Amino acid sequence: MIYTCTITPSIDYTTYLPKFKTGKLNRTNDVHYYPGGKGINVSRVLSRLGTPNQALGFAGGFTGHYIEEFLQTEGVATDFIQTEEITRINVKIKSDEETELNGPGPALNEGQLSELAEKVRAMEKGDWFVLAGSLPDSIPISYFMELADICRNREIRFVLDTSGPALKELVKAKPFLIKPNEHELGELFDIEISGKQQALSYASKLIESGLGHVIVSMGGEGALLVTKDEAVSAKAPKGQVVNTVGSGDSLVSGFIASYANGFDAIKAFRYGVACGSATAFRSDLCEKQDAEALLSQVVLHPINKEDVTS
Ligand SMILES: Nc1ncnc2c1ncn2[C@@H]1O[C@H](COP(=O)(O)OP(=O)(O)O)[C@@H](O)[C@H]1O
Ligand SMILES: O=P(O)(O)OC[C@H]1O[C@](O)(COP(=O)(O)O)[C@@H](O)[C@@H]1O
Repeated sequence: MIYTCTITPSIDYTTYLPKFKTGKLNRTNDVHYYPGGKGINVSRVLSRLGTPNQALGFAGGFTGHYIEEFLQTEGVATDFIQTEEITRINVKIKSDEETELNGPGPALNEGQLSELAEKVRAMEKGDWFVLAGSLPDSIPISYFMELADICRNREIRFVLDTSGPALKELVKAKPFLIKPNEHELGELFDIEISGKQQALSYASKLIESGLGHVIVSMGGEGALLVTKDEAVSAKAPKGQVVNTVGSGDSLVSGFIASYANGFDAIKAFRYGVACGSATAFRSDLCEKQDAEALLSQVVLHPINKEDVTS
């Protein structure tokens, strides 16, 4: 079974307007309330790809209730631990630029944290544990290290998609897969990454330290996959960008769905990039047919440190 875990879910209040002016009254007319948070997005796309999974994490209040109902209506299995706090609402303003306001995560008590750890302990060899999204500063990193240890001891595939100091610490647990974007990869090394050449060399350092797969996503430029044996670059398909929120999560879903169905890492990566772009080209997350229609446009190139130029 594939389990996703979103410690900090959200409702993504997504609204479109031609020109967003800060410091002014802006009126919008196209509004969507999507369940969000990285693990939840991974679950939604996995389900759309026909891959069974369960969404774990924490949710509470009327927003938490909305998210659970929405997911269940879509056929996504959920097993959230309830919080007293209301789950956050993240604001996504789609205008000539994309502006995002992401709220903080919930304060969680020891009981709630042990409940999640129990769920991870109950997982079995061959399962996947996808820990995705921001991790509140109030929870010590040692707690997540413990979850990663449980995964290692039980041969559960640990996938990590987070950012900031948590990512820096948790890469030491040598996840099966991480998917930083260029900026997040840079944060890991306290530098600014620009271009595939530099991304490749830093992703390679992570692989040398023992990680299984590193995918560096680079928005409209595509992505890189680096493993112990190979490194490939994918160009993203071209299209009309509508909403890139969830593109990274869709890439992760496409990779996992394909790999879990027996495809190798390169094919899984290609499928993931198609899913990421298919999401960027629509308001909500991609559907299977959108991703598959783009697959032939995802061009892969093997790369090495010498021949990547941009
Ligand atoms: N403007 C775009 N055009 C085409 N594909 C895109 C675009 N933005 C994102 N994507 C696709 O989604 C993937 C993930 O996007 P990215 O923005 O790097 O992730 P994140 O949302 O995690 O920052 C990219 O690798 C690419 O396949
Ligand atoms: O947990 P964080 O880092 O605040 O991110 C949460 C946000 O990320 C998203 O999951 C989108 O992530 P990506 O665009 O990176 O795929 C939104 O749904 C959500 O609002």
